[in-house]
Amino acid sequence: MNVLVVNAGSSSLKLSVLGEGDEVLSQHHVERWEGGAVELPDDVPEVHAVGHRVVHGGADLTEPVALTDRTRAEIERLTDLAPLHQPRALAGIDAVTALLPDVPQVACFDTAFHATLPPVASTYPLPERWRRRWGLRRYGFHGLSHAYAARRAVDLAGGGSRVVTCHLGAGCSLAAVRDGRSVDTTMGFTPLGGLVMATRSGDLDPGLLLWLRDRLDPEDLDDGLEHGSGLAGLGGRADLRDLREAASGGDVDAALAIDVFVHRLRQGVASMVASLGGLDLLVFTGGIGEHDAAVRADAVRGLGFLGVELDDSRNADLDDGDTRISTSASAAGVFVVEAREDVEIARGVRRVLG
Ligand SMILES: Nc1ncnc2c1ncn2[C@@H]1O[C@H](COP(=O)(O)OP(=O)(O)O)[C@@H](O)[C@H]1O
Ligand SMILES: CC(=O)OP(=O)(O)O
Ligand SMILES: [Mg+2]
Repeated sequence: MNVLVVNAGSSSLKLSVLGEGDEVLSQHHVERWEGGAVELPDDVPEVHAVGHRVVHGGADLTEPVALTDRTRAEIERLTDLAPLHQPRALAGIDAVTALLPDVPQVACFDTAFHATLPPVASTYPLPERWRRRWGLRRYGFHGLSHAYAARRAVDLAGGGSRVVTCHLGAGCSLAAVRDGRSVDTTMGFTPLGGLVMATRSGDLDPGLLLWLRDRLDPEDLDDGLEHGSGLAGLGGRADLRDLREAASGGDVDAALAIDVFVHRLRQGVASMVASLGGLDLLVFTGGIGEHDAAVRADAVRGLGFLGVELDDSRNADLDDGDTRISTSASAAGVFVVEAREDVEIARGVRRVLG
């Protein structure tokens, strides 16, 4: 079965066709994607099924589902919980429906992997009546990437029960994975929480939001938190490559942006380790996780108290492919794994369609 995978992220659109054994038959990436209509390239091989990455599945969509008018409507209803992402997934679904009306489609959810969070990790200390009325809870995101990266690292290491996965792309999140199940994560009710991201703030003091609420129009507050914060808010550039270049030219704001990013990352990893009661494997994935050796080195250097130790030359010169970057003396294995949400999605499609 050839599966077309549509991964509409906040900064990129990734289309791939996976054949038997997840062989990549075709690939088409749009970086710095602004959203809008999704166009399929003309040279796509024959496709028997389509899988979409959908960021929010809410409380009910915790497994991949066949797309029907009803499941599409459920996805659309969750738009206000992921306003940056959900419309992009819907654009992908609608484009495929128009172009390949007879091909079955399946939606796979970023939230699904985190459906196993224990109440202690998913419950917000908010009034009971609010939680009951709106189902307020930590959902967590990037689950397709975390699930794949954790499994891949365990395969490469030949075992490991307590795994922390770092998905560092445009959106960034961490997951604490025990025996293949997510038990904690940094993102929350929406993909705005947790780590510092390209343009999103991550966690803030809620009192700061109340203070801003009294001074800004609601649209400006939304826009500032979603599009004007994070690396862009600190260093004027959303892309870490641009920040590195500016910082090396002496731009102190760009340098501080990177330092704040790494500081929060290191804190976040330690908090995931605390949720797991220890660490067997630490995994980096996503555009930053895969390509920025200094982020990995700086984050891990600050975690020396956990006994984690990088092999500097392995970290600096990654051969092609997924690899271990820790020393043999390191208390936990550290790995870099290519983000393959497409493989995880194709797996979900095959499971649903048999
Ligand atoms: N060579 C690189 N060095 C440092 N950062 C990089 C590099 N390549 C990509 N990135 C970072 O990765 C981000 C994109 O990550 P990616 O996972 O591809 O995005 P998305 O979250 O849209 O899937 C970019 O915004 C940039 O900050
Ligand atoms: C959930 C999320 O933040 O996704 P992305 O990294 O694609 O923006
Ligand atoms: Mg991504």
